[in-house]
Amino acid sequence: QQGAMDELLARVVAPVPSYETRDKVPPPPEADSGDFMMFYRRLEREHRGRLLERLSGGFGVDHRRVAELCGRLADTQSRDPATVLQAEDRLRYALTPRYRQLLNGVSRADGGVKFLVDLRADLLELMASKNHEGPNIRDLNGTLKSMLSEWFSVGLLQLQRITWQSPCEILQKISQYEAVHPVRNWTDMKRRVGPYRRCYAFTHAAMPGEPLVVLHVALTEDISDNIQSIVREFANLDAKEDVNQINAAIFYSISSTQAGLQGVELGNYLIKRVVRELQAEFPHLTSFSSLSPIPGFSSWLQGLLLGLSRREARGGGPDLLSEQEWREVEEATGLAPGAPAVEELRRLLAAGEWLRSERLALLLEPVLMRLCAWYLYGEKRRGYALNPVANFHLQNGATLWRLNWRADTSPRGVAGSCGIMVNYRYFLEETARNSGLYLQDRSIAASETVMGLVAQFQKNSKL
Ligand SMILES: CC(C)(COP(=O)(O)OP(=O)(O)O)[C@@H](O)C(=O)NCCC(N)=O
Repeated sequence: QQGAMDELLARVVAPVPSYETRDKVPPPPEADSGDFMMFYRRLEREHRGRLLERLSGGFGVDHRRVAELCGRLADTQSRDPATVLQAEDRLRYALTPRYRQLLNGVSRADGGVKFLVDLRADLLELMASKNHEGPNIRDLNGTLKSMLSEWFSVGLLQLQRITWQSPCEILQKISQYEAVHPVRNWTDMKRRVGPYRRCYAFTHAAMPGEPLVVLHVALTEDISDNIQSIVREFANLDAKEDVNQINAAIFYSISSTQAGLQGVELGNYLIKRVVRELQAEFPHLTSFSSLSPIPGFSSWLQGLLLGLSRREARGGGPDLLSEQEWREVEEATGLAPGAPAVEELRRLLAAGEWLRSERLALLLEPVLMRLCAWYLYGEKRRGYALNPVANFHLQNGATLWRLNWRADTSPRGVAGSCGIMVNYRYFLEETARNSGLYLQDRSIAASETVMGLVAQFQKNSKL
């Protein structure tokens, strides 16, 4: 296996031509790209990792050559600009990894771009699995990501509106790729593209018939605060859209379909492109917002309460709720005074039954809403929002605009985020600025309502 791998790589990864002959040497034979693709496809998963390590380790940059050229460039600093530029160009050429030619050759082969997208997905999986030598694989990923970013730049993508008249195979893929609110059946799919709905996808000529990222939009009178009203049975699939009923566009689901394009920012571009499309169709449309799930809130809260009950056991008062609120929890749950209320609350929330009890729901609404506001606004991972969906929309320049109680009362919604959903609002004239502030200073644009909830959390807890 090892031998075959080395033999193949040595054969298909052409040596880098010398700087002087770089424009005179014909490109490597197409057969080499084909052989590489065929060999790679036949490998099992773990052997693919080995091949990628050998490719990135043995066929990358000639570091000794680079060091030598760096020395030479240092010597020419005082020389004329032409000499400096020439020395820099030699260095630039030496910094191009040897495997780049192979990747270029593959991209020109039939199905080659899709092959490279899937190969990067394997790379990302290998990197996530942490069982590889670090730097070379990361370098290969960096090279491949920059090539893919150029090929999939927004100017080369086609925006496709998906309708009930779209080919079955596209509709089937759209329903299969839907990662946020699963499509249950054809009626469901028909509603997604029916009246007061829009569905758009980006496609690329190199990957025909493959929706790269899909955005589902609801056209509503005002900004939605509940998902069931969007994805539930629609009264009349043949209703004619009444433009006067449409003042807002609600992005209620977005999914990228190619793991290998992670980091290429397609979702952000699609949202901006669809906004322009909708403004053209509905010139008076002014409100653009998501209605987003909050995956991870429930488990974050469970962890917090677990930490609390340990602290409480050690006498450290449970400060997420006020004394008054804890007492109400005890009363509402018929808990014997002095019994561990935190444990009881954890159990209640995990069971998901509490939303059915009016009294508990009323009692827990202010508590859970301020905890959720803090989870979205205050909890960070490497300085950015911990919640991945928040991070995505905030990177796009959206504003953390409104938390909605009882927004998703499905079992999944209650279990995942206590039934709460959030609107990330796209104030079009502010997105560029917000995005810059978020990416540079990690500062989150949030509405006064949300900041009010955050302030309530901070008042109640000395966390
Ligand atoms: C939210 C999505 C569409 C963002 O994709 P994209 O804009 O390409 O970002 P990235 O993957 O380039 O970082 C993507 O992360 C995704 O499909 N997430 C799972 C479904 C979801 N909406 O959370």
